[in-house]
Amino acid sequence: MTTFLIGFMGSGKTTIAQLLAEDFIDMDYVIVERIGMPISTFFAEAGEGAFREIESQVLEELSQNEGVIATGGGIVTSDDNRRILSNAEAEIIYLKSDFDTLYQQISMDTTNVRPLFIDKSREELQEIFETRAPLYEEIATQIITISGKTPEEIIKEIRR
Ligand SMILES: Nc1ncnc2c1ncn2[C@@H]1O[C@H](COP(=O)(O)OP(=O)(O)O)[C@@H](O)[C@H]1O
Ligand SMILES: O=C(O)C1=C[C@@H](OP(=O)(O)O)[C@@H](O)[C@H](O)C1
Ligand SMILES: [Mg+2]
Repeated sequence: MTTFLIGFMGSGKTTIAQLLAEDFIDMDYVIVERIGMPISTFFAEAGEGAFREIESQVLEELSQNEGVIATGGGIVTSDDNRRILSNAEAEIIYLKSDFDTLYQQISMDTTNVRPLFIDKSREELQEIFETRAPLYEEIATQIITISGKTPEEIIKEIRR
């Protein structure tokens, strides 16, 4: 059984995947290993388009993998990616929240430099959120509202 975690930046995909399975896979970690530099450096040097190509390649490779896989927030922006996820016969858990909560969680996270958070204004980021929100809903097999919940409460809800 494969479980994908999807949702906007800051929704806790990486955190929750780690708590759900010791041997979880984070797509961003796989990408960083492949490109040999931080994602923010790659965005600046090669552009977002180049990142999206590698992201799609990695998704294709992982789509038949067993276990828990944390995606990056932009995975739903490609029609092909959404098709791969829907066809994978996997559980697709959407960690859903309002933009204010997500913005706060991204802002507090000093361990991860997110290029879109650095390069965009709050208003621009909210526009991206509003474009993506229906796409997460569209492919999710389970929706978990995360606002006001601790990671422990969230994994309990997922396991139930
Ligand atoms: N339920 C939660 N409540 C409070 N903070 C959270 C929660 N889930 C994640 N965080 C924090 O939010 C930040 C982003 O989490 P992360 O797992 O990296 O999200 P994502 O992978 O979806 O971008 C981290 O600093 C993390 O510790
Ligand atoms: O939303 C996005 O476009 C991105 C989200 C990031 O992952 P997280 O959602 O884990 O922060 C990472 O893949 C990259 O910075 C792009
Ligand atoms: Mg992450």
